[in-house]
Amino acid sequence: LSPAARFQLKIGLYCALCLAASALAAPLCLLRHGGRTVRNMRIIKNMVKTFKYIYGLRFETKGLENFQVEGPCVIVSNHQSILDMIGLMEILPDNCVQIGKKELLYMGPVGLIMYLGGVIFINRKSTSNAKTVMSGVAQTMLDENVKVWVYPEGTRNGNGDLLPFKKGAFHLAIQAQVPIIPVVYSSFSSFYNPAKKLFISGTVLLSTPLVYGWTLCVSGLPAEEKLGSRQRC
Ligand SMILES: CCCCC/C=C\C/C=C\CCCCCCCC(=O)SCCNC(=O)CCNC(=O)[C@H](O)C(C)(C)COP(=O)(O)OP(=O)(O)OC[C@H]1O[C@@H](n2cnc3c(N)ncnc32)[C@H](O)[C@@H]1OP(=O)(O)O
Ligand SMILES: CCCCCCCC/C=C\CCCCCCCC(=O)OC[C@@H](O)COP(=O)(O)O
Repeated sequence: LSPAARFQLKIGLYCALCLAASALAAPLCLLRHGGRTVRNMRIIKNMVKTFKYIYGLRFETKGLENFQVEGPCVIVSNHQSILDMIGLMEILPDNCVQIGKKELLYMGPVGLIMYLGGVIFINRKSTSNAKTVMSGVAQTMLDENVKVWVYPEGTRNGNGDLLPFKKGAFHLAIQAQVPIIPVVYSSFSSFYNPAKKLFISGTVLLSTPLVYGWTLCVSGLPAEEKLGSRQRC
C-alpha cells in the first residue's frame, strides 16, 4: 500500500473503532447509570485507553501531581488532532467533562456516547449561545463538583504552535472562581502528520506545568487562597 492509502486506512480504522466502541459502550452506560451523567466517563475512558495498543502509541506523563486538584477546576490543553482524545482519556480525572463543538453530537453512536458522558456541546458559530451555555456550566461545576476540560484554541491545530486562545475557558474559571490547570501534549509531528500522510507508532508526553501566575492573572487576587502551596511552581 502507498503511504497515503495506509494513512487513510489507519484513520478509517480509528473512526470505525470509535463508532464500534461507542455503540458497545452506550447500552452499558444506559444499563449502569440510566442516562446522561459524568459517571459514564469512566466506562468511556476504560474503552478508549485500549486504543493506544492498536496504534502503538505510548503516553508518558510529567507533573501529574499538579493535576490532583480537589473539586472543580478548568483544564486547558492544546489540540492537535482527533487522536488527542486518547491522551485525554489517559489522564482524565473523575468527574470531568469536556467542551465540544455541537457538530460532534451528530456523529451517530459517537455523538450519543459523548452525550451520555456529559460532554457539553457549544455552537461555535453563535458566541451568545455558547456564552449562555458556558454560564450554566459555571454553576453546575460548583453545584455538582465537576471539572471541565476545554481546548481553548477552539479547533485542531497541528502546526506545532498554539492558536490564539478563545476566552470562554477563562471566563468560566473566573465565573466559577476555580483554578485553571494547563495540560500540554507534546508535538505529534514525529509520528502523526496528515500533510505527510504519516501515522506510525510514537510517544506523547503529557505534562501539567501548573503556572501559579497564570491562575492569578486571569482570576484575580483570590487565586492565592484557592491554590495550596504544593500546587504553586
Ligand atoms: C467508548 C468509546 C468512545 C469513542 C470516542 C468517543 C467519544 C469520547 C468521549 C468524550 C471525549 C470528548 C472529547 C471532545 C473534544 C472536543 C473538542 C472540540 O470540540 S474543540 C471545539 C470546541 N471547543 C471550543 O470552542 C473551546 C471553547 N470555546 C470558547 O470558549 C469560546 O470562547 C466561545 C465561548 C465559543 C466563543 O468563541 P468566539 O469565537 O466568539 O471568540 P472569543 O473567545 O474571543 O469570545 C468573543 C467575545 O465573547 C466574550 N466571551 C466569551 N465567552 C464568554 C463567557 N463565557 N462569558 C462572557 N463573555 C464571554 C469574550 O470575552 C469576547 O469578548 P471580548 O473580546 O470583548 O473580551
Ligand atoms: C450516522 C452518522 C455517522 C457519522 C460518522 C462519523 C464518523 C466519525 C467517527 C469517529 C470520529 C472519532 C472522533 C473522536 C472525537 C474527537 C473529537 C475531536 O477532536 O473533534 C475535533 C474538534 O475538537 C475540533 O474540530 P475542528 O478541528 O474545528 O474541525
